[in-house]
Amino acid sequence: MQEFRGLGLGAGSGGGPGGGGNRWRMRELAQNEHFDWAVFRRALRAFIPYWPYTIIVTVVILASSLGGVLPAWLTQRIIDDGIQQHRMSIIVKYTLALILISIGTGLLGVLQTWLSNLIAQNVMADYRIALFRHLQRQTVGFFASRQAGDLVSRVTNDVTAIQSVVTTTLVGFVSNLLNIVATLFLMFSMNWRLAILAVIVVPGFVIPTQRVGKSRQKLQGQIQNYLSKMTVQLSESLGVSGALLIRIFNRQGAEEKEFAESNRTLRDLQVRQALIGRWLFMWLNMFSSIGPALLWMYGGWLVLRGEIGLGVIVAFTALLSRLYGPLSQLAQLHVSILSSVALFRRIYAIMDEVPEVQDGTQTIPDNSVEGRLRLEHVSFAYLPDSREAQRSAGAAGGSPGSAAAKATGGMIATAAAHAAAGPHEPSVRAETRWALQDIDLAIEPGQTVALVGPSGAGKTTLLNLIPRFSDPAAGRVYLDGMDTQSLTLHALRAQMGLVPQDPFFFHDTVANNLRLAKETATDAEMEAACRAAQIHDTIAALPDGYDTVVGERGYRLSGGERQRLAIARVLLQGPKIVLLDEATSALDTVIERKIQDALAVLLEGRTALVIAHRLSTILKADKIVVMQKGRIAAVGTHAELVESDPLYKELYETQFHIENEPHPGISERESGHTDV
Ligand SMILES: Nc1ncnc2c1ncn2[C@@H]1O[C@H](COP(=O)(O)OP(=O)(O)OP(=O)(O)O)[C@@H](O)[C@H]1O
Repeated sequence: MQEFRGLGLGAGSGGGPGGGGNRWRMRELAQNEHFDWAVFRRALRAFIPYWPYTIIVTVVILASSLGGVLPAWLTQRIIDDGIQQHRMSIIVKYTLALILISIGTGLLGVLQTWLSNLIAQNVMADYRIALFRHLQRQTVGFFASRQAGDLVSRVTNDVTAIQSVVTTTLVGFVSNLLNIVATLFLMFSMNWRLAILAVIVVPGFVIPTQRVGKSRQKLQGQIQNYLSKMTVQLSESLGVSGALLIRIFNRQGAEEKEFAESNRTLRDLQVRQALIGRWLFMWLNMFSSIGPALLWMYGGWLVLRGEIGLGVIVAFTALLSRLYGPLSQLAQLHVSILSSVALFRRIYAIMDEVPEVQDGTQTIPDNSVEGRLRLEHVSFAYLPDSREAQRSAGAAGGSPGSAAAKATGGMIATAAAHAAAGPHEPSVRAETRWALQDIDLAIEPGQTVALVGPSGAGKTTLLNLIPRFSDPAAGRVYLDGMDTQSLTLHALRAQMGLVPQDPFFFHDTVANNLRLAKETATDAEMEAACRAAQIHDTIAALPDGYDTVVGERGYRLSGGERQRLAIARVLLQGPKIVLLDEATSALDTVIERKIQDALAVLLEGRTALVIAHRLSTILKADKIVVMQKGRIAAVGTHAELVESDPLYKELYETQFHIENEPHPGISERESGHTDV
């Protein structure tokens, strides 16, 4: 079956990494793709650093191709000059040459595999690191607008498929072409009439291979859809949040039914696919016998007429397989080329996205920050259109510098237009939904400012501008009088700690999660921070204490525990500024007390901006900022605002007043999971 290599018959219909699966994935990518020379050229540039290997591989392939046809020629000489002429010395000489050539081509094959893998793995490693580095520079908003699975797939699957680009597309192209040239050269130099006869049979291989290839490709597309549907279902229903949701709504039965249906369809499609492959295999087998049969008939006649020796026919039948296999593979090469283009397009769509937040250059001397924050005429709008464009460009695999780049450029251009026109410009206002408008706010060192307001008022958006998770479309944010956009992101973020509403922890030990804030933290420092955050006793009681793995997203900890661990993490970091999004869940009296104590330590002596949900926090704040529809509606102390601001009074009566009556019935552990 050597001549059918590369036709997708040997590997079956499934596929592990690097096997049939990758090949079919490449075929799927090739659908709806068009050749883009710019992308192809850019992809080839990645191989430039490895040019010495590339040259050696080409020489090795050339030598292998010659080594591949020589045995046929030697066989002819053995038969016609040795056996027919009764010359034993010729037989021995050429037989020894046969053995040496087969050893030589074997060794060349090993060298070729080693070198092509070396090139492929190096290029893959380069792309993986470049993509990961690039993704690290993207903003939080970038990740919010994409599926993590899609990004993971680009860094892993797409990059892994580069292996196929090297082995199937590049090496495959060169080696098949050289094989065909060498074989045809030998055929025509032995006997041109037999050579023409051999070539006449070629369409019988190429046409059905292409036709069947198309239907298998279509089926494979359907199979992939079902496979990804099942993967999504599996990952959603086996994740902690999905598992909880399914159980709460009693969806186990429905989930099982859906899974069983996809499973059945997948089974049927795969059986059909295997059968189509079998039909093609049968056809090719039949045709691969027709070629030699015709050769024997016509060649036999030529031998009888004394025009050629018997050895020529034997050599030709051996050469046939070296012609048909590579020709069929070359006929399918466009699939490999198109899928390579699609693959690199998907990778470049990510690499060409300019990070929304650009790094500044100014650093901050150690311990020099006082913690004064000022927001001047700050406005901000989420840009759904640009994000949508980016997403679809990514899905379609937008070309570098075109779809994806335009989408990103659009985002920046829009933001720049906002900045230039300002939020009050009528033309801009008409099409923009401002999440923040003309915010002026000053926070003195050590002050605590509480942000309050109805849901969607813009509190989180405002908080996110301080560490530059996003940049304002208009206005400026200053830290100690320095424009935050001029500072390096590293220096800026080193000054601030963040406690989000639902803190995240990696699937790692408590200690390692704490060390994210300070890599060099000693056990004593961690314990001190945890004691201050009222969480040490809880950690000490865990099976392995600080070495206990907290589980996916920290689900082994309750909501209250997660908050206090997050507070401990920030305490360990010891920043000048604290950004806090208080949890909304009400807790029992003891735990509420613990959290308040932890917060008191956290806020002591630091500048704090707090999205407040607790009356105690509001009462302790130096200033309360009431937000509504992206604007600051009022500023004052609790006493002032209750008197003067109807919105604040309403919030106080509906939210803080009631929510801060601790719920004796809800324990900390129960309340920790209510956000699912
Ligand atoms: N990633 C996003 N993309 C688009 N719009 C967003 C995004 N995040 C928030 N918004 C919108 O921006 C506005 C302000 O949202 P924000 O989250 O800042 O409000 P909030 O005051 O923090 O609300 P809550 O108290 O409910 O958390 C809302 O209209 C919201 O729908």
